[in-house]
Amino acid sequence: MSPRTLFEKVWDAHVVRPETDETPAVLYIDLHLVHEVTSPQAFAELRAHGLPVRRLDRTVATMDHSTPTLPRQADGSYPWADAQAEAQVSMLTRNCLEFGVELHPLGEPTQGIVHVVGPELGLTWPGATVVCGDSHTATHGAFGALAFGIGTSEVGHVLATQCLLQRKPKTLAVRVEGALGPGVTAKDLVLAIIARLGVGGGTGHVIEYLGPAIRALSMEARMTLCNMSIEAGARAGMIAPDEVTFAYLAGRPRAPHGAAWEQAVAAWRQLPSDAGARYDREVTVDASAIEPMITWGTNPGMAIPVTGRVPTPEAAGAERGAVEKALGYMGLAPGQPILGQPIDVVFIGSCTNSRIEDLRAAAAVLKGRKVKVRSLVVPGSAEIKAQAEAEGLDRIFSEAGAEWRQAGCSMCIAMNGDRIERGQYCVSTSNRNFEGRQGAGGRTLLASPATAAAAAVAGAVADPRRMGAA
Ligand SMILES: CC(C)[C@H](C(=O)O)[C@@H](O)C(=O)O
Ligand code: SF4
Repeated sequence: MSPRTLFEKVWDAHVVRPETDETPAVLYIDLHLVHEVTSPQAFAELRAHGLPVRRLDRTVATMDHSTPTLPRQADGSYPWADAQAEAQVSMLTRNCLEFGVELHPLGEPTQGIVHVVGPELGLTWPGATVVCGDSHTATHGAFGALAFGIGTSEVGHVLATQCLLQRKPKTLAVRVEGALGPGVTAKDLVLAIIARLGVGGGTGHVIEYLGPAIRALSMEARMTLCNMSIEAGARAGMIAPDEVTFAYLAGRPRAPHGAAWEQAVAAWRQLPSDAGARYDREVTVDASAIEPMITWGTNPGMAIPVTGRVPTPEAAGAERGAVEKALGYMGLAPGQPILGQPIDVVFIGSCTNSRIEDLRAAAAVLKGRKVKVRSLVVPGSAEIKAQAEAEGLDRIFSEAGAEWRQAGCSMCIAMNGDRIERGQYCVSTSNRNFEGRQGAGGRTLLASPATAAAAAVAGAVADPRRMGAA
């Protein structure tokens, strides 16, 4: 057999029926993750057709987008943002009960953002196909899974058949040479990659991240990187499994155990791309040249080093119109340094950067300092919240004047009531800076947890390296 890439190995192992000119391939799905926003219609479809869920053992739900991050009130009720948020969550509860789907609901120690909870429980396995009605499903590719977002009607198909119709994507290798410098993280790397590729640069492709700088990343950092593959337009992002992957998974509740573990690891060791495997495209990035990054505009590709200047429309060539429009929305002056730009809010959280290492990085900057602006720290899962509290990180945040909240998507998408006001600037560790993403008229600057924490302390865009970020 000719050499194959990681993607091709996973794809080939899951094709039930290959694609033809007329029809997409039928792909078998190993893990289907479900949340409250994109599942109601899908369950309604099942009900309308009198169908059960095909594989209950491969379907797992949690609630995250619409869940409040403030604790239960004295009367035991949750402080819902609005009737729709509450209705979505109670609908998921009802659907899971009716169809027998495993649910990790609000209030349970296993609840959290779907892309945080899956890996944490050990549900995400190398070589698996993982889907969810959510674009950031790409996160799970960090394990060497083929993981991608699907639409609501496809959620219905997968619930009913455990299969999905898919055209085979192309492959794009992103080789990251060298090593990241102090204070420079996977978030900075991915912002630099998207700035380079453009928000449409990965369209139709599955990205495989390769090279020494990728091998050096922790599992959590790999998840940050793969999470944002979709923001370059890619179908998915993948990283070949290695000892770091196996060490993360070992002993997790839903990972294989005993003899099954040994067998699984032996199979997973076969997954990395073969020597000589061909990609449709290849790009090389020098990690040592990357600085802490921040976005200045209204898509994740509009990113610059924190020490850089906001672009001018004149220098933007074909992008001139887009740059003008983004500058107008963001209220930034062409050519101004981004460092020192005053801000109003800091959000540390989201499926990009709400894991324990992210919280530790933020705490390292905030320790013994005070925040100058409203700062929200939202762990990605109830388990991370508990771990952070056991480590005393919550005290560091509270003493610095930041708000320590319950797990969920929160201000990443502002569906649960956590939002910024019109015209406000928010340095956010999330993945999308679209107009109004964090609240109507709000302005988002995407950055790493260390950069966000540094901005909280300065009340302005700041360089985390000057505040001791390692
Ligand atoms: C609500 C959901 C469908 C959406 C997504 O698909 O990604 C959300 O999670 C987001 O981040 O924009
Ligand atoms: S944290 Fe943000 S990006 Fe992630 S699933 Fe929730 S809304 Fe989407």
